Amino acid sequence: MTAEIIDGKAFAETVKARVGRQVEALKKNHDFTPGLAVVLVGEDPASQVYVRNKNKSTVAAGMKSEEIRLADTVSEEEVLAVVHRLNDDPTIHGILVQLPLPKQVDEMAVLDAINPEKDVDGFHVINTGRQAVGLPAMVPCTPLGCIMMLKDRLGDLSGLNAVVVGRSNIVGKPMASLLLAENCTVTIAHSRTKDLPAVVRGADIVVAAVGRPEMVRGDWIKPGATVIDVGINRIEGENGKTRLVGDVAFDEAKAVAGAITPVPGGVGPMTIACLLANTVTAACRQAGLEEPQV
Ligand SMILES: Nc1nc(=O)c2c([nH]1)NC[C@@H]1CN(c3ccc(C(=O)N[C@@H](CCC(=O)O)C(=O)O)cc3)C=[N+]21
Ligand SMILES: [Mg+2]
Repeated sequence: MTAEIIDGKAFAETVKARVGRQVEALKKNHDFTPGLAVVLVGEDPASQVYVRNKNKSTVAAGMKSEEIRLADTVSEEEVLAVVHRLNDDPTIHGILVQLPLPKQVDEMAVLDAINPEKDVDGFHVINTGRQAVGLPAMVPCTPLGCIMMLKDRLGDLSGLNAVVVGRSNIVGKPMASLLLAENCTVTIAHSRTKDLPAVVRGADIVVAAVGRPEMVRGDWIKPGATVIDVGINRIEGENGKTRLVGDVAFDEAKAVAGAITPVPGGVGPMTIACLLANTVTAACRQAGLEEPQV
């Protein structure tokens, strides 16, 4: 048996096209343009690629895009001043501060300063709490993209055993909370979990989000399971060139799973598509408009 490859890149294109049509309708019917601001601190090349992709996709969807670049020596006060300025800018409906931030800047303080209505990352504790209790919230983009791929593949997720490997605030915890809201039986595994392979073997759905290259092995996967690989790790290949791998040993897992997301071309593109979708959602809520169903 060999798994179906879940084409996150193609799925993301359909999501982005839908967002583009919604933006067009908002412009035409309400003379209203959603705007997204991305704040990037420092010169990390991987972050720059990602921010450039976001900027390109935002413009392609017809939205306003503002990119703010700050030196990695920036003070916390300067970052907070930028956030406050964006909070007060009526043409900006979504604010994303790229993480991680340099050590002199308190990430929690910065996330806390973002107006929760403009928090398109869904990282503010107000949104975390609202999502957890079932109130309307901004939902983190990577977990949202994972849920969309899972529902597309499996339909109703009710009653399925889901194992999330990793407990970060930005992926593992919100992922588990979204799976619970879909009525999965959810296990969060992490570095202290006893017999991780045995825990993963019980899963109908495996979400790997640990940041360790190819850690989840093929013989951990229950035959037919759906595997979502959130990891994006740059490793040294045989030829000395770097290559991208996930947190799952792809070739091994593919031989056992029912479906699996590739890296690249899986979760990453869906994250960007969900960021655009969240920006339209946030903009409509702020303007008191219903999200166009197009
Ligand atoms: N506040 C904040 N929000 C984030 O959502 C956030 C962040 N900070 N910091 C960094 C991580 C990383 N991240 C990625 C999203 C898409 C791809 C992506 O599109 N990857 C492509 C291409 C990868 C490549 O070629 O480098 C793929 O997987 O196919 C990668 C990485 C969002 N993050
Ligand atoms: Mg961990």
